[in-house]
Amino acid sequence: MPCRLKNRCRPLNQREIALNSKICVEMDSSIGQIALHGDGPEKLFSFDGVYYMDSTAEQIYNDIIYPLVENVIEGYNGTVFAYGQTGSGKTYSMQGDEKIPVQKGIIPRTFEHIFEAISTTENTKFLVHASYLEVDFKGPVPPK
Ligand SMILES: Nc1ncnc2c1ncn2[C@@H]1O[C@H](COP(=O)(O)OP(=O)(O)OP(=O)(O)O)[C@@H](O)[C@H]1O
Repeated sequence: MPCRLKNRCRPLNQREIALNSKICVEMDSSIGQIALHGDGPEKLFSFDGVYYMDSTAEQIYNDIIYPLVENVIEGYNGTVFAYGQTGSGKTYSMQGDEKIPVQKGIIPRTFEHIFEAISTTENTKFLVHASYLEVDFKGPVPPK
């Protein structure tokens, strides 16, 4: 199965706003590129797709996860792996914000998708297993 690497940028949080932090990334979704503006020269990073801070969980599901789940329903393997530093939005993307329907995350949308497919498919027996694992790395505590 092909592996696709996508990048999602989250909005500034309250702490970052209070610190008067500046947004230092630009995204060009037409070529899947991120430009990082720091103190030094601009750095460019390429991905199979990029999603800026105005992206919705609905858009991400339809673009990335929907075709993967369709393949799983056909019997192929599929994996969604959320990777990123602490506070970067992994849980938000996977679980979403229940209060905002358009921001309902990947996990509840996947369950709905799978069980909808099962309920409308005739003459096929499905076996569904569910487990949930969060890898939490506690690195060295930085000096004060
Ligand atoms: N796309 C987004 N839009 C709005 N808020 C977001 C978005 N992504 C993340 N957030 C907010 O940013 C904060 C950190 O996100 P989240 O908890 O998902 O990070 P995480 O990568 O799972 O962190 P950790 O590795 O520490 O568990 C949360 O308050 C979350 O609601």
